[in-house]
Amino acid sequence: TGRNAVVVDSSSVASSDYDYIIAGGGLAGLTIADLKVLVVEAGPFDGQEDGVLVPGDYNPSPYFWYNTISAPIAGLLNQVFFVIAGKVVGGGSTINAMFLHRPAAEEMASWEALGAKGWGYSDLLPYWKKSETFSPPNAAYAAAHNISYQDSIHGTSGPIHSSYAEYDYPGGANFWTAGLSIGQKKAKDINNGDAVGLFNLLRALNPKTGTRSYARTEHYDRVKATRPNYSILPSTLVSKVLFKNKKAIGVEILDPATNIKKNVTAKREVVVSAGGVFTPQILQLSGVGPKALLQSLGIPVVVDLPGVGQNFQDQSSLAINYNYTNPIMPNTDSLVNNVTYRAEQEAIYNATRKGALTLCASTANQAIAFSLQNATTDYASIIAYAKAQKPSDIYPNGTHPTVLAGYAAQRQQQYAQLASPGSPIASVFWNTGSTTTIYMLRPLSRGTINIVAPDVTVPVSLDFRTLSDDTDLKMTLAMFAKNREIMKQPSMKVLGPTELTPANGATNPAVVETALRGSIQPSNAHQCCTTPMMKLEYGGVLANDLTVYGTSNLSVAGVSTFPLTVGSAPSSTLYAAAEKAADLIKKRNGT
Ligand SMILES: Cc1cc2nc3c(=O)[nH]c(=O)nc-3n(C[C@H](O)[C@H](O)[C@H](O)COP(=O)(O)OP(=O)(O)OC[C@H]3O[C@@H](n4cnc5c(N)ncnc54)[C@H](O)[C@@H]3O)c2cc1C
Repeated sequence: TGRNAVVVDSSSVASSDYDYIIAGGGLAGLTIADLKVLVVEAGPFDGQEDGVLVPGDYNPSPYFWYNTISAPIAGLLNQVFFVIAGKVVGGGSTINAMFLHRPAAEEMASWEALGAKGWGYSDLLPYWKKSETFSPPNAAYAAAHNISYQDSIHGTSGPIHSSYAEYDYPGGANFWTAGLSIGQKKAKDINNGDAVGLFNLLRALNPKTGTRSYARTEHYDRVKATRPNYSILPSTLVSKVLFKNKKAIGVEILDPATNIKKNVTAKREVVVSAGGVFTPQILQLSGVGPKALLQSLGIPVVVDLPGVGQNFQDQSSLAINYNYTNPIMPNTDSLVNNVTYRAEQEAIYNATRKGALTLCASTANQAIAFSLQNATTDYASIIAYAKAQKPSDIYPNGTHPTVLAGYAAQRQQQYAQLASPGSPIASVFWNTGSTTTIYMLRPLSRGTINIVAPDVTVPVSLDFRTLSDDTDLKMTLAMFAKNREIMKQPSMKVLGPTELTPANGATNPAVVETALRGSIQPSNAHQCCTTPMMKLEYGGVLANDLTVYGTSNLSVAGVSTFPLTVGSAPSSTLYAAAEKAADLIKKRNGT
C-alpha cells in the first residue's frame, strides 16, 4: 500500500498496530482521524452516486440505519417513528441536507455554564475557520438575492467547502418580503453568533464541482494518498470497548457478515464517535453507564455513569401543506414534475455546475430563525409556564438525581434564552412549492436511549418523549400561528394559498392541537446530547476535554457530546468541535 491509507477487512485487520481506534467513521470520526488510527465504521463506503454528490438529486435512503423504531410517543398520540441516522463512511455528512448553520453565541455560553468550559463561540471560532473553505458568492448575485455574510468569521483553506447556491426559485423573494413585512430583520451573517433573523442557507457545497463536500471526500479521499497510518475498516461493528481495570485498551469488533468477533488494541486511546444514538449504546455495552441498567443485563460495571443515554434531545418539525391558485413557477417541485425544466437544469449543471441542482433536499435558499419574542407576543406567559414545570415530571420515574440536577440547571439556561431576543427557538422554511416546514430548535423535553440486551446487534430502546414538557407544544402552536401570519402578508397572499394538512385552516384550538400532535415529526435526524460534556454532578459523562469520567484512554467525539442541542443544525459545529477534539487528543498524548 506504500504511503496510502488502507481499507482493511476484519480478517486482515492487525490486532495490535494502532495508536488510536475510532469507533464510528462518521462526520466527527473521520474529521479527527488525523492520527495513527484504525477507524471502524458500521456502514460501507458510498458509491459516489448522484444521490450523494449532486445536491438536487439527493437520496439518503440507501445509507440509513434501518434497525431502530422509537417507543410510542405519548405527546404525539402514541405514534412510533423510524429513527433516521447515517450508516455509511462519513456518517450523517454523507447523507445530510448540507446546511451549515452555527448556533447563537448565547447557547454556547450555556454549554460552558454546564461544564463544557472552553467550548464557547469564541473558543470554537478558530476551529470553525480551520474546518472550512468559504467561497463568497458573486457580488452582484449576492446583492440581488439578499445574501449577506462576514468574511471575518469564515475560513479560507479548511477541508470542508462552504458556499451559497447561486440559484433561486422566484418564489423565494416573496417569502423573504413576507419575512420583512412581519418585522423580521435580515441577519448580517446567520453564522456570526447572533443567530436570529432572515437568512440565506450556507451549504457544504463545493462551488467548483457543484457537489457535496463531506467527511468522506475531505477527511479521507483527500488525504489518503499521504497517510500510511490511516486504516479504515468499513461494514464492521464495534461491539464494545475493552478495559483493563478502568483503562480502555481496545475494542471488540464484530463482522456482521460472518458473525466473527475479534479484539483490536489501541496503544493510546479509544475514541467513540458513533453519533447521538449509537455512542451511548456502545458505552453502555462496555459497562459505562447507569449501574442499575447494566446490572439488570448482566454487564459488569466499569464506571457507574447515570447520564449515559439520558439528556436525549432532537429537533421536531412540522410540515404544513398548501394549495396555491396562483403559484410562482418554477419551484422546488419542478425538478421532479417538469421534464423540460429538469432537462434545462441538467444542461446548466453539466456546463457550469450551477442552477437548481445545487440546492439540496427540495429546499429553497431562504429561511427565518425566530426568537420566542419574535415568534409571539405571548412570550412572557410561555416562559412563566415553562418555569412552573417540575423537572422530575418531565423525565421518567426513577431518573437519577444527578441527571435531574443537570436538567434543572439546563432549564435555567434555557429560560434565559427564551427571554432573549438573540436566541432562536424555531426556524421556518418555505420550499417555494407545496410545503412550509417549521423546525423547533430548542426543546425543553428530554428523551432516553437505553440498551435492552448485552448485544450490539439488538436495537436500543429509544424514547424521544417529544412534548413531554407541554411548553414545547405551546411554542409549536405559536410558530404555527406565526406561519399563518406570514402567509397572510401581501407577497404570499398573492399566490392564493389554501392551507391543507395538518389543520386545514381550522382555528378551534383543540382541533389545531390534535392536528399538530398527529403531524409533528419528533426528529430532524439531529439526535444529540446523550453523553454530554457536563459536570459529573449534573449527570455529565465527559469532562471538558472529551474524556469519559472515571476512565483513562477513552474519549468521545461528535454530536453526543453536546450538553444542549444547538439552535441551528449540528454539522458545522461538529466539524469545528472535531478539529478541536483532534488537538486535545494530540496534546494529551504528546503526538
Ligand atoms: C438525513 C439527514 C439529514 C441531515 N441534515 C443535516 C443538515 O442539513 N445540516 C446539519 O448540520 N446536520 C444535518 N444532519 C445531522 C448531522 O449530519 C449529524 O448531526 C452528524 O452527522 C453527526 O455527526 P457524528 O459524527 O456525531 O455522527 P455520525 O455522522 O452519525 O457518525 C456516526 C457513525 O458511527 C457509525 N456507527 C454507529 N454505531 C457503530 C458501531 N457499533 N460500530 C461502528 N460504527 C458505528 C455510524 O454508522 C455512523 O457512520 C442530518 C442528518 C441526517 C441523517
